[in-house]
Amino acid sequence: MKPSDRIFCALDTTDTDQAVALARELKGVVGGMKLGLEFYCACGAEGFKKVSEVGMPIFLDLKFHDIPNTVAGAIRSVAPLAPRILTIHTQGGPEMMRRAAETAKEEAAKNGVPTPWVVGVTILTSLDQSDLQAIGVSDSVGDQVARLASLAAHSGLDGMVCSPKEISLARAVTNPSFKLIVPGIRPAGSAAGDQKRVMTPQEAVTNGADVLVIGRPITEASDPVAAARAIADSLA
Ligand SMILES: O=c1ccn([C@@H]2O[C@H](COP(=O)(O)O)[C@@H](O)[C@H]2O)c(=O)[nH]1
Repeated sequence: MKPSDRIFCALDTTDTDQAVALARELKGVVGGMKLGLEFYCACGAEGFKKVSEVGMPIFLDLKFHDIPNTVAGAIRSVAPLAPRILTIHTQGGPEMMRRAAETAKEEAAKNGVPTPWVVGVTILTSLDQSDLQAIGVSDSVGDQVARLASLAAHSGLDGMVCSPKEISLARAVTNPSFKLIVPGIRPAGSAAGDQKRVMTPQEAVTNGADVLVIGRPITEASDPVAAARAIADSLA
């Protein structure tokens, strides 16, 4: 695997044509594309298929968070799209995570497509300690991420989403094949925006990130391809 294959670019847009154009430009520069709530709510499965036709792995980041039966149904609905990675929230609990992982396997077999990695979002990278306290979580961000990491691994998930700051803590409670998907990536000098727990791409990879999720530092650059290339080069 080339270091740049670890980079998935977040295409947070409501415009399918724009997403397809950027995916074409970034093909070969980064490893895949991430389509999330903004894109999917506007462009739906048809938009997903158009980006997928560009021929790169797609991370479908819809962060399912509901009761087990509903999450299983949502996974059945998106399974024919054959995403490489699919997100759910670990805070949906162990039964929901087990059902999600089982359903993804069953549906991939039925559709004759590879099973996606089902990965659990732990604590969003836009939250810090005071935000956790505001929602009644008195543990530290690190302790809470480690607890959810262990729960996700024991519930059959393939990996988890955490900030670069918790990579070592997550690794300590999971086995090496458990995938660590890491947003909150900011090259030196980039605006953090709404992200509160950030590191540079190089630091995140050195700490052990499997996948780097990077949006605005690429998509909002005056030259997105050059920005992506500079990030990829920093990992080499
Ligand atoms: O904890 C999380 C989970 C998901 N995300 C998503 O990653 C990208 C990050 O985009 P940037 O522009 O690089 O901030 C975005 O699509 C989020 O939905 C996250 O940031 N944090």
